[in-house]
Amino acid sequence: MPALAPPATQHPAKVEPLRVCVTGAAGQIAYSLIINIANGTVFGPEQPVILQLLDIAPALEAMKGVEMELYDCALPLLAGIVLTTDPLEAFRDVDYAILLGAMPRRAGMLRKDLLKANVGIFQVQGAAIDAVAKKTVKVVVVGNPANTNALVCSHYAPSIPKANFSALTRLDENRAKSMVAVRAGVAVDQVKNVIIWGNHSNTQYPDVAHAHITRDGARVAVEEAIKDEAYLHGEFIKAVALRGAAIIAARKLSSAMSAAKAVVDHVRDWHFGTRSGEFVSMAVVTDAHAAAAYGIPEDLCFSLPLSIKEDGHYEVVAGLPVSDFARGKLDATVAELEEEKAEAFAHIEYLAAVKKAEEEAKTAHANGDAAPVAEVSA
Ligand SMILES: NC(=O)C1=CN([C@@H]2O[C@H](COP(=O)(O)OP(=O)(O)OC[C@H]3O[C@@H](n4cnc5c(N)ncnc54)[C@H](O)[C@@H]3O)[C@@H](O)[C@H]2O)C=CC1
Ligand SMILES: O=C([O-])CC(=O)C(=O)O
Repeated sequence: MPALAPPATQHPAKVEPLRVCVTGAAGQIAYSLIINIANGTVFGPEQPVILQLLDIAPALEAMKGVEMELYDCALPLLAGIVLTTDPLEAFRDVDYAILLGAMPRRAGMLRKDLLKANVGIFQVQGAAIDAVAKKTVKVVVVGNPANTNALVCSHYAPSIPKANFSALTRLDENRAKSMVAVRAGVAVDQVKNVIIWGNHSNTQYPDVAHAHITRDGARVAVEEAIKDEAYLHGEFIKAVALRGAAIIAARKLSSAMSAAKAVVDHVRDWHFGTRSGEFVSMAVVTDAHAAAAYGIPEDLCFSLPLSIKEDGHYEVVAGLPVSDFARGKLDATVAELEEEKAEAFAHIEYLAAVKKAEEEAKTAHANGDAAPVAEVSA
């Protein structure tokens, strides 16, 4: 579908616009997110943006409604809108790709139950990003199971550095910080350096062992402020990990407003960097450095504490002591991610075999041959 004419900017842009793709643009999270990209909350009040919005054909009308509302917001930083159902158009020349478009879970499901339904999307979109996005593009995967989808996406985009792919665990971090703030009786911005390790799933490890609060101007370790190890090693971890399910039980829909806010935080910090001495959690593709720092196998998409420079390059915060308790938690979430990875690539092979069998049957039909019996097992 051709790009729609961009809205006239209200003053000539002094800064080159950033191109930002949002997939699943007609969905729930997008509805809370897109306005924050277009009004300067994510990239700052001087940075124009061109939004490149992707969804599937049945959602095109709804996406057009979102576009109408964007015009109606009269946003001076919005330098253009592309609406499309074609990934090759959506990802063309983008600086950021925010991948929301995927099936959400419903009550009673685990996020990994979405793997078979969603992983193919990230294979296709990885290949499209590889073909047409800027080689410096930064990719944030939100669609679940987010870590494994991000890993798959990176595999199918071999010309883009692996460090440019991430999955969202900032929502878990925000949840954990809020719970600590309530328990310690401080404002949430006084809670720093809570870490989410591993998978955005029930095996994630929300860790306060290196976190602190600021109270009455003094810095206090969270463990010292809360003084309840049983809570911090039990109920707290469970409450953070199961928060998504609690929201689905209450809303009959998965979290969207808080997910959008977490994407805002994730992308803003990736764009502008983190403050000295502070770190944030993002799931990133592990390399030899992560392996050496925390014994995490290479080539998993694993949430880690990162410090991000102003130019967007990040480093894994190394050297944090890992207790026996923490080691057990890290190993459990590694094991789950390894299982998901194996299942994802096996399913992609299965999908390829089905496609090949279908194509052979079509060719045989066109040639007037008897259709071959396709035997493909899942
Ligand atoms: N990582 C995280 O912290 C969180 C992840 N999520 C996940 O984010 C995803 C999106 O959630 P919602 O916006 O609530 O779902 P939604 O169902 O409201 O919207 C999803 C949108 O994606 C579109 N879509 C489906 N396949 C697509 C494709 N191949 N290309 C482009 N668009 C496609 C759908 O048409 C729909 O408009 C879900 O997988 C959900 O589980 C949700 C909350 C937090
Ligand atoms: O729970 C879900 O399915 C949506 C999600 O990932 C979250 O809220 O953390």
